[in-house]
Amino acid sequence: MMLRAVVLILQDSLPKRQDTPPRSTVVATRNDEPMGVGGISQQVMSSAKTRSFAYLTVKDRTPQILTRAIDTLHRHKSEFFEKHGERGVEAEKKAISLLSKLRNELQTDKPIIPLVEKFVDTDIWNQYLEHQQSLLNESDGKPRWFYSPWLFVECYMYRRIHEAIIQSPPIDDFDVFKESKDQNFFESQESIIALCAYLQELLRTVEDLDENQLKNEFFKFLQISLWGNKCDLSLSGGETSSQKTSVINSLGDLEPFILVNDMEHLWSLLSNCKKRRGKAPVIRVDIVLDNSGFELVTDLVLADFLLASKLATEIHFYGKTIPWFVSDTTVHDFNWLIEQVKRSNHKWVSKCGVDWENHIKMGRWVYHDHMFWTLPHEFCAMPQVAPDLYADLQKAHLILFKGDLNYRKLTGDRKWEFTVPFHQALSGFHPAPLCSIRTLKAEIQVGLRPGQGEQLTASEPNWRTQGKYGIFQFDGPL
Ligand SMILES: O=P(O)(O)OC[C@H]1O[C@](O)(CO)[C@@H](O)[C@@H]1O
Ligand SMILES: [Mn+2]
Repeated sequence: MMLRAVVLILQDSLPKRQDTPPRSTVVATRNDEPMGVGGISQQVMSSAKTRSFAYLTVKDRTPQILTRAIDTLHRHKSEFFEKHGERGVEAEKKAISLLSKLRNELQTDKPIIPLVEKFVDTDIWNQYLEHQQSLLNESDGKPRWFYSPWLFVECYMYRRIHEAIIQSPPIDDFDVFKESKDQNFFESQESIIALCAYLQELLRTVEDLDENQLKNEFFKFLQISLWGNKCDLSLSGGETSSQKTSVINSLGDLEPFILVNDMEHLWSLLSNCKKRRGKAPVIRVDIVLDNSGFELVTDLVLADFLLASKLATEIHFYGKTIPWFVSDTTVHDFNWLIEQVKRSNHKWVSKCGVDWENHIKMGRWVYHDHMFWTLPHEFCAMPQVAPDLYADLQKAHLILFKGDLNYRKLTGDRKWEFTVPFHQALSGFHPAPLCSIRTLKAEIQVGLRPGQGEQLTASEPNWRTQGKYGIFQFDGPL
């Protein structure tokens, strides 16, 4: 009875809406932003439509993530006390109250307010917010949670979580998602053992493989990394989403679910680089990482294979500077995971850890941080917003973008037709040949064959949002 009353109050406080919300044009059309090559200005995804995946994410999944973050802080209370005494407990209370306020703003569709705490990216965020506001044509128009571009709102929420934490010293370096990321790693042990054992076995004979065998192995590691992307924690509202069965044995069964498969392009590109290596000794592959835990292991295994097969000589990784979309990799996660792998009591797993640490020491693996990855901007804005990062990416022979969020930022999260070429949807973002490796967890998808998307919609209405399908989508000269 009591619970029902609470639910009713909550529902009442939610904005009432129809399928087409009253603020008709809202912020979905951004005529001042880069257009597609055909001169088409595309609408961006927003949560204004009640049946959209974006709406359900903002309404259900994000409050759930905030509630979990609050709960995590609660559970660490005694740890904060042991570490910092009373000040730690006070800080925990403050962080919780800031997060509760944030949850309330979201659930009651309050205006999106500027960030207040000084941090490296605060001004850029607030400028972006002003820009969103300038796009509203109503006189009192303020961007709101349910009427703003979905990509912006979601990124903003994670940035506000970070603000709540940095406003609460001495616990200002606490990662509210760390526990769930670590849990994902521990729960995926069996799969991790199988992967590491497979890699180590292969490394012993890799020199003797002929072209075809090498290509087959390359395709296997790519697919392992693709399906590793199923394991993100933001889609499951922060609930555990680990890999309990061995992916290697399922690759054949999963192949029909790859909707765009440009693996051949990746092979041509890298094997040609390898053949020409006399001329340019460095072959650099950049990996824009997504989730920590099992997915990160699949990416590191791929990176190790690229070096061993000489398809690359240097791998550059890019992670997030702050906790992001629950499971995304920060430098702490990256180092923690390699340390755990090294300490494993399984001999092939620990051998991987030792090798990986060595790659880092020797400069064959390089980890980069850049705040751009946790800004709300789509990637075509990178040359203006983060020219240094763009210049860095230009040095790569190939850039692999892992995961769904990166795909949304590559394509601007716009409502492109399914058949629009990927090159066009990138809206001028071409730092180097690039490939998105992503399982579909958001409504956007481009570069499909005519009728392919419609057919899937007819047979499986949710094909775009459940992580069941995947793509290797390449753009660039070969
Ligand atoms: O970890 P990934 O693959 O980037 O997925 C992030 C998830 O977050 C979302 O933005 C939804 O919250 C989806 O796009 C996707 O489900
Ligand atoms: Mn992620």
